[in-house]
Amino acid sequence: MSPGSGDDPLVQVHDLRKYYPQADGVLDKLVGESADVKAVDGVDLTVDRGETLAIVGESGCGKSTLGRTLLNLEEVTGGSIVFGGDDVAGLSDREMRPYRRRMQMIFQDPLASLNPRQSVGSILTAPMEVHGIGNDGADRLERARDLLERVGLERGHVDRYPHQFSGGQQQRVAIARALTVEPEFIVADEPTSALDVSVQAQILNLLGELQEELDIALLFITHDLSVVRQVADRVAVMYLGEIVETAPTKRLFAEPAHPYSAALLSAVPRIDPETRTDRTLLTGTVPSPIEPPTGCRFHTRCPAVIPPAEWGGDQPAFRAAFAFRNRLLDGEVDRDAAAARLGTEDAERIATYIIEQSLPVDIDELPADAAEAVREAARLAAAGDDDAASERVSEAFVSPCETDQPDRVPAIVPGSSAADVVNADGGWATCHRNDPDAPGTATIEE
Ligand SMILES: Nc1ncnc2c1ncn2[C@@H]1O[C@H](COP(=O)(O)OP(=O)(O)OP(=O)(O)O)[C@@H](O)[C@H]1O
Repeated sequence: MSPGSGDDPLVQVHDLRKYYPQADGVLDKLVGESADVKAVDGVDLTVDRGETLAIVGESGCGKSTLGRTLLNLEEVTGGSIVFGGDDVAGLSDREMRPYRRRMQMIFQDPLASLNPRQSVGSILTAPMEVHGIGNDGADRLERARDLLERVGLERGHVDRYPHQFSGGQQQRVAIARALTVEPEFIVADEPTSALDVSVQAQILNLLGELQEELDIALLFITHDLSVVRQVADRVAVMYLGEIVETAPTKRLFAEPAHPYSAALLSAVPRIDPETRTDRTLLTGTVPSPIEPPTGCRFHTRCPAVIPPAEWGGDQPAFRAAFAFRNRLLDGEVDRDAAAARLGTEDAERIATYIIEQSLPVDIDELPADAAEAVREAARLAAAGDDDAASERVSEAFVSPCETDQPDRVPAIVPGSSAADVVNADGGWATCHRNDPDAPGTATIEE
């Protein structure tokens, strides 16, 4: 049985949601509307016994919230968390008690997670006491000494206090504390990102050794993809509260199926120049998790956004027109700034400037009707009518990625035909390009 095969699931999450009420939502509450931050929004995930699953994604995409919610440390908004066969979503602290021992968390900042007034001996024996591990105090202290040795510290360190250790040693203590209750599942949230680079590798090695030796399932949260390659059996890529792709680590790095995964990976330095691909710069701002985009949430920034069937040009031209549209819709086109910059109120010159600044290609590269729509929208914007300009581009440039929600389908890696790879490695992606039945995919040219 291979890790991540789904044959031996320890944790199974279905349609998990965690929404936070918006911080400045007082007005919304008064008018009876809720504007929640959809930090985790419909996540399906399985973690097998003994596997390391990495969760990756840009800052703010919901990784930490997912980790905390999975452990029921946050009140779940919706969905289920089946742990060892039981649904634990929504259980009270008391009801969670028998499960707590089986699941642990390791945080980014070890010092903040260790009580500075407690000796390491107390830090390590307290959870054992709570969960009735060990015969008596002496036995628990002996176990604490064993654990310190196991994580690469010294037995005598039980008498020390957290501040007497380096950052890497503190993280070792935090790992030892997680191990005191002999957990089956550990969520490690950026456990090395606060450490010196030289120490990071040691902590990663330690986690890997322990995980293998103790057959622990590890959910490893990180924004650092180079770390992922070292530790993870599988990867789940997260964007705006959703998982957009899961894949065995090796395949993800070789052939990501989702354009967002590909863009993230293209930013990772490669040692082997043969495999180096052009870096895809992600343009556009990350949309708000309060009102995420319709359809595929990544469509506003996607380099592979699909043109509609009637599009008369190629995909790069559509992508450029679509980027122009999104800049207008996001309010990034500022005609007053353009006028000030040019030192003129001449509408035609302002419109030309807006096109130069906001359309990533030369306007002549667009099909004639698209170029006309861009010109008209730019003129409307130059005249100060942003609403009409937005309306013009909204009707002119529509992608199926925006109108249709992509299904979760087996990952099809570029260059393979759908039939060859039907769920060959258990990975999946939510991208219309992966779905032979999706609307608009007929227009894809590779
Ligand atoms: N307690 C909270 N109250 C309100 N909003 C929150 C809370 N915790 C997180 N959020 C919001 O939820 C979204 C996801 O945040 P989260 O910290 O889970 O992302 P992340 O991917 O872990 O980011 P980072 O890598 O920066 O920690 C963000 O928009 C964040 O502002």
